[in-house]
Amino acid sequence: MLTFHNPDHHLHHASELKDGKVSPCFELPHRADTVLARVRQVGLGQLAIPAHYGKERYARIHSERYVNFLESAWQEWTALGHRHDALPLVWPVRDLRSDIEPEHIDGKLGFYAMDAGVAITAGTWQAVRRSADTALNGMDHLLQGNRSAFALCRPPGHHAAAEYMGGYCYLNNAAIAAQSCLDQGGKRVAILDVDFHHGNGTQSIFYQRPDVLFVSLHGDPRRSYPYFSGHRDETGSGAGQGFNLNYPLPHGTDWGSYATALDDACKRIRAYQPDALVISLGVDTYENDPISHFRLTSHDFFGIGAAIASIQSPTLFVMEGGYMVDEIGINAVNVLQGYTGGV
Ligand SMILES: NCCCNCCCCCC(O)(O)C(F)(F)F
Ligand SMILES: [Zn+2]
Repeated sequence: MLTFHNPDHHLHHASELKDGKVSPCFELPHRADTVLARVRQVGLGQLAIPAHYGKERYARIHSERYVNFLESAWQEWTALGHRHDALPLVWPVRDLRSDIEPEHIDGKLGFYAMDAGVAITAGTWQAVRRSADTALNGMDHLLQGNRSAFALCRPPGHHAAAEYMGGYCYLNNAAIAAQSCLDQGGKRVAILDVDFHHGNGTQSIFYQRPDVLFVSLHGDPRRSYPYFSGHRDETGSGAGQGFNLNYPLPHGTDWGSYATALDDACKRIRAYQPDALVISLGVDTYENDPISHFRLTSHDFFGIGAAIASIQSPTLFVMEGGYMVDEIGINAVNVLQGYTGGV
């Protein structure tokens, strides 16, 4: 399996507002380095640096003004004399207005964010666009007739919606890759999100569309971030009704119950007969993950890969979360080896 990776991810090392304090973001550069080292160590396959893609590719999923905001935010922030990370301080919640884009950067930061887990730094724009390029090149690799690819994306993407960032995510790498498949002749794409946290951004982007089936297994939002999406009754709307499937699972979920949900999800995806399958691969479902609450063992990740292989579609794995940095490489690559062993 070919791995695309993005060395520019080191340009993004942000802070986050967590538990009432501004602290170094859990989404550390070392995460991607550890996964890459494991890919090399097991000899998973060739490595490649992605080609550069234009902003118009990101704007197939995100609004043009949001993409332009990501590109210009740091410059607008430092024009005020700031040298530290940019963080939002006010959001258009409930009956506050969001039909008018503020001109001041403080207003824009909240207008384009769902939470304070998305600081903007000097290198953020370059890092996030190269992360999206990684997923785009992975999808191109599939469209050239290959069965699978691994897009080692950092920063992650599945919390980012058309016009907002959140939860360490800025551009939705998996959604951008799925759209690229459809733009190049694909009729149906399935996205399976196995990160512990619900992919609210991916759900939002495709919620009214039947050409992308979104399926997610995640911590029950009544007790798990992002708290405000991911319930079972969110099944799509309009033409997209029935093309959104959520499997919220309780804290303490182990392989037994996880595998039951995963098997059902894979059956639904097989029935959809996608031209391509995109996996939002978060491994924060790991029992020792510091910010999550499932109890999968490293061995269980082989089973996730084998279940995905049973769908028998060309498959792009897109890296999302996972914070137990020592084991993140083992767990992510176990999924990939479970897949290649199962195909
Ligand atoms: N007490 C809970 C604090 C939660 N803080 C934010 C968690 C963000 C999770 C991000 C992720 O793992 O879903 C991604 F894949 F996007 F990286
Ligand atoms: Zn996560």
